[in-house]
Amino acid sequence: MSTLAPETPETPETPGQPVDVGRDVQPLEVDGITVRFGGIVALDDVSFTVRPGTIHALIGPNGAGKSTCFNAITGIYRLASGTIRLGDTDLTRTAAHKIPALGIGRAFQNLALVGTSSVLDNAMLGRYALTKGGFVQYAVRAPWTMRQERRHQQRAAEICDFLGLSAHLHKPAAALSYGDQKRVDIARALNVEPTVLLLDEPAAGMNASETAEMAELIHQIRDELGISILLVEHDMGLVMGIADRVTVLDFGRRIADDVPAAVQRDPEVIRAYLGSDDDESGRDGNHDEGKA
Ligand SMILES: Nc1ncnc2c1ncn2[C@@H]1O[C@H](COP(=O)(O)OP(=O)(O)OP(=O)(O)O)[C@@H](O)[C@H]1O
Repeated sequence: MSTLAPETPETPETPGQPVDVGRDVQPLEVDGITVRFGGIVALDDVSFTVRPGTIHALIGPNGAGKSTCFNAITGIYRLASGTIRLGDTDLTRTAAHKIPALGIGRAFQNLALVGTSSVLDNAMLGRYALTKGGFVQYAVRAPWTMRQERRHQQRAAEICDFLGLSAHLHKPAAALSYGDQKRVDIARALNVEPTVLLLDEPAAGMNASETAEMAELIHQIRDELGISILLVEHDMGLVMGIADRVTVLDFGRRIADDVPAAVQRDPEVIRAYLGSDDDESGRDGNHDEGKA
């Protein structure tokens, strides 16, 4: 894995702390959001703020509302109430297809890759939100579109290099190991040039050493690129090891929002994860989260 300069100048950083990379990284503010599916309240008046340069984990038992929250932030689901802002921009008033270009990148648990396309072409998928010019300019190969394409390809290759993928650039994505395919999906998300990166279960399906490498990569993305991270992850060892702050959901409600050590001690969080004898929800705990 090599170093990658952010697109703007970097300033000194304090490892493990929010970093200032000299560009305008704004808070992502989720403010009192409610999402309903018919009679199901998937999110009930949920609020939290991802502060610039932090790794913020969003955790909770199965069905707690984590994916719904990601889909609300990326404009896929409509809110019944509440707002989501990136700095001064109200994302809830922005069409879903315009949200990546505002600086929100998203890597998926079920990788959003085209297996037959090269690693570089998959990474380039993230850059189309930043590409100017329409079908006609590209069809006639206008010189400025060709220059733009080269510039984007160069930057996409740099991002792949940063993620340790330079040896695989021209291979079909499907030919890579699962761990490397995860990196390609993160490369696609980083090619949006986000200020906030949403990571959906990046360690799912990984063994302990792959998970440790993923933790290091998440740190590097935050520390070297100054990108804030919103992380959904069931691996509590990973979450408690790298998160600056943790928001806990249960049945669509926020039950905790604090630093990892405080969340781990919180009785309501412990109850949500372990269940209790008087739990009449019918949920049999959740309990693929114990991986540590
Ligand atoms: N498109 C949908 N239509 C109807 N109900 C939905 C839809 N998406 C989510 N839900 C419901 O909303 C609730 C929250 O689901 P969500 O997928 O957000 O939970 P989660 O915390 O991501 O769970 P997991 O950890 O299992 O992925 C659940 O009751 C789920 O069944």
